[in-house]
Amino acid sequence: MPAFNTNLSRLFTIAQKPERLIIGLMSGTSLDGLDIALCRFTGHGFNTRFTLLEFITLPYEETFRQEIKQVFARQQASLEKVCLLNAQIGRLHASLVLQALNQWGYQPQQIDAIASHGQTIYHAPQRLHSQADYPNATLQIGDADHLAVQTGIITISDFRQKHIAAGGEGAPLALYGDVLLGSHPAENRILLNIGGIANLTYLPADARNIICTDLGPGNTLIDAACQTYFNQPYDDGGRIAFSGQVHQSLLNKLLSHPFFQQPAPKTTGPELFSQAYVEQAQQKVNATNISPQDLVSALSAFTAEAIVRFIRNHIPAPIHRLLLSGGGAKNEFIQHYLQQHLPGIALDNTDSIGIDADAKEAILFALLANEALVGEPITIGSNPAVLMGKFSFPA
Ligand SMILES: Nc1ncnc2c1ncn2[C@@H]1O[C@H](COP(=O)(O)OP(=O)(O)OP(=O)(O)O)[C@@H](O)[C@H]1O
Ligand SMILES: CC(=O)N[C@H]1[C@@H]2OC[C@@H](O2)[C@@H](O)[C@@H]1O[C@H](C)C(=O)O
Repeated sequence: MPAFNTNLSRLFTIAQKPERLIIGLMSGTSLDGLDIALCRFTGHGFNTRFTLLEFITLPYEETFRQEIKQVFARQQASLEKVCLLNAQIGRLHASLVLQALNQWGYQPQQIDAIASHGQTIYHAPQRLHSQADYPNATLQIGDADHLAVQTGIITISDFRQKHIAAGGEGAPLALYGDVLLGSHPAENRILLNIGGIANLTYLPADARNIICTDLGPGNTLIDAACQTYFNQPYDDGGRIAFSGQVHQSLLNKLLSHPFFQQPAPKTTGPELFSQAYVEQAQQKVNATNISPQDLVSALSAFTAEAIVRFIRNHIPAPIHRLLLSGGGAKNEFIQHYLQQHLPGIALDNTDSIGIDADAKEAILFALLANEALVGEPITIGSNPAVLMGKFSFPA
């Protein structure tokens, strides 16, 4: 009998099971915490069926958030800090998974795999770095070997690199989950996720010309203003935005970035839509002295108007339903703005089609891991048709 790595036979066994329990992990650009979704999958590809068994967001401590911010989206950062955080985040995520399992009454041995997104610390598509000799690039840290060793669960991670290797920008990977779980043969739908960054997937009923792209900022700029001026982590319900007036010339300046004219699909991040970007815009239109309330209104209108313009200018067919997800779906100022400026489109959230709006991105990574275990590459227009993710084993 030739020597055989038993990890491979473990994978083989999991792939042959009629159903798989997979934990999806997402830690997004808002740096609010780790989203943990326990899903049961049967099938794969267009035959995927999933049930969300449990979901929790375990918040990061403020000191940890500050640690990440030392390297997050910064052109200059300590390489030592990146190195230490790579191990530290892996270890922290492992302990948060164990905590969630314990809370839910599951043993690690019951789980087939963890799907770990990691923490994006820099996202640099060519459109951002503009260096012709360098490809699209993105970096997620929180090494999955720590997760695998500490939990004893096979962990699949680092999904974005294969997408880039196959010609993409490493995002939005929502495309694959949205097409498999969110399409409907009789409805033109838009799935709109408002996290730190906003993105959408346009799913026409005939499944032709699907579009999946980032749109611009989601909550990151609003959050930063709330933290600076109101000592609040975010604008709960959009209340601060409602209390201010939108400064129209600031809004127009914010919307004047060439990113908004570039063709989709495209990606972005807080590297571009940062506090520095907002301050420069304020200076250019003499709006440095506007009230904090007016600033939050302008930033909320910025997020909403960028979404409205993309839908008006680039979505060809009439939309039956616009389905929201992500933390920004709870911002009523943004919801109200979308409703007012996109008359005739019914607004709802993704819960109405069976996808928990808070858990959606964590479910996406669980689904990508299910594909990595048992799927095959899916062709959706000219998007990369690849299986994504790297395998880490407990031993
Ligand atoms: N009740 C609420 N009212 C308004 N905004 C809210 C509310 N709850 C959450 N949010 C916003 O949602 C954000 C978190 O959203 P989410 O977890 O979807 O982002 P993320 O996964 O970090 O982002 P991304 O996917 O873009 O990287 C918070 O930072 C906050 O701005
Ligand atoms: C590089 C990166 O982490 N991008 C995130 C971010 O958060 C939202 C938006 O920007 C999206 O492009 C992506 O995440 C989701 C899960 C995606 O890939 O679909």
